[in-house]
Amino acid sequence: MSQFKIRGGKPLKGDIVPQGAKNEALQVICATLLTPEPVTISNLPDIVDVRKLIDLLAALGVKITPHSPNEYTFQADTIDIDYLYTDDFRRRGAALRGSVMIVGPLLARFGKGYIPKPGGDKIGRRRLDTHFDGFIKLGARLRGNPGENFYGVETHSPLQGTYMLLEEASVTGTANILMAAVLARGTTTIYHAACEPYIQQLCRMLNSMGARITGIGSNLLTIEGVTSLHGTTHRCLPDMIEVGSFIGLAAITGSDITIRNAGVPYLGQIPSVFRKLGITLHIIGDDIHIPPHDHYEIDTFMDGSIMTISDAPWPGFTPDLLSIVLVTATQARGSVLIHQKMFESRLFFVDKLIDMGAQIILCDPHRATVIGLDRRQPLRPATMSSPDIRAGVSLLIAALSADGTSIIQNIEQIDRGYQNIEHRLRLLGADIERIP
Ligand SMILES: CC(=O)N[C@H]1[C@@H](OP(=O)(O)OP(=O)(O)OC[C@H]2O[C@@H](n3ccc(=O)[nH]c3=O)[C@H](O)[C@@H]2O)O[C@H](CO)[C@@H](O)[C@@H]1O
Ligand SMILES: C=C(OP(=O)(O)O)C(=O)O
Repeated sequence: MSQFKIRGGKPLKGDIVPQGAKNEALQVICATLLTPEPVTISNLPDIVDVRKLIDLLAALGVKITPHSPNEYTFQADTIDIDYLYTDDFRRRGAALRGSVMIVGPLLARFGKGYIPKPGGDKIGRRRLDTHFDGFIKLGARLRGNPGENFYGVETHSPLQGTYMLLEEASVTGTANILMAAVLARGTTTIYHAACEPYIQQLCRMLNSMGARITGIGSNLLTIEGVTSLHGTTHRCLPDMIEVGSFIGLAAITGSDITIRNAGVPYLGQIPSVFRKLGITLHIIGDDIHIPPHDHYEIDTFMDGSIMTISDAPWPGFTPDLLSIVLVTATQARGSVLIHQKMFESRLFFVDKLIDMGAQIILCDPHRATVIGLDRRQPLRPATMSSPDIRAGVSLLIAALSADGTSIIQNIEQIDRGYQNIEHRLRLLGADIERIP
């Protein structure tokens, strides 16, 4: 397993461009299964999870033409549906979370979709009930063997549009059901749908393929089924989680960084949450300039009580940035309660920050209080292992702020979601190297 060796404690300077969005890429790549015609997608991040999903589609028989590491054409005109019954499929499908979204398109087009229990971050329970409840409402029957962690749906007649109220606004669940419903007969209404920008992007791409989806951007989606979809071209948005990661990195290291082409209209609460930590952000067109911060002071609520930052489904604050907000707060002035409502195992990495000298009380699996050090005491360098993608980047940010040499192990977690991160950070002046 590879490691990062980081000599931290020095400010960085320069411009950085966020990669294409990981979670959008995983959705729109799966959507290419809905048509036999070519679909070209650009601004795909060149990250491990995207490469694994592309390999999975190739194994299913999709013709894949790379134009660059970030642009591919997919043509799903000769799908080998029997591949779903192979051990190779079970192995590849289980390797990432995004693979679950092949089920909806395959069910809609070929009448069957299977998936082994998908991988992704081990950050707590990650149920698939919403996905399968939706497929069943569209007329599919449950198949597979949950005892073997292999789930499936099949139908012998075309899916039938219907009304459904989702139990929770699951992101991948909404994407999956949507991709099944576009080829169903009649009208499907999905209420309590996830509505984050990447779902909106998926809807726009599907409409450009001939689907008829309205209500985009809201939690009430209406889908008039069509009999077939055609090819299209699509460009992924900038990755908002990377944008947030770079804001936190800039503030804690006292750096002068401009995030170019940040996709500002699609960032939702992200700028305001970092401003609550006392961070100055200059938004200039689509760029975000973070000037060097000697200090930054966490706000209180209006009544003077301690700030809480918590996650919620969009348009709430994304859970994927709470670990980064937490690490950034360790060098702020003031205190904040971080409340991770969605996932129950995402905050345990704070032990490593405590070892580095951060003042944090882990109240319970969902909540941690950070008492900012206000740079009176820099974080100490450490050797640590990356437990999940966002905790991994948080540790990387902590290491870049710590005076001295830190080692981060298990960086495969970081590679799942951040494209060539050490090279891009070195261009900002970071002292970071990958050790095999
Ligand atoms: C590949 C991909 O796109 N992954 C993202 C996707 O995962 P994913 O689609 O797997 O996450 P879900 O939206 O299904 O749910 C995340 C967790 O939150 C819980 N939950 C969900 C909705 C809700 O209203 N209340 C609630 O408690 C679910 O039970 C689950 O435990 O969305 C998550 C939530 O933004 C992100 O962290 C993941 O990065
Ligand atoms: C939780 C995440 O990813 P995944 O859903 O792919 O595990 C994430 O991107 O923070």
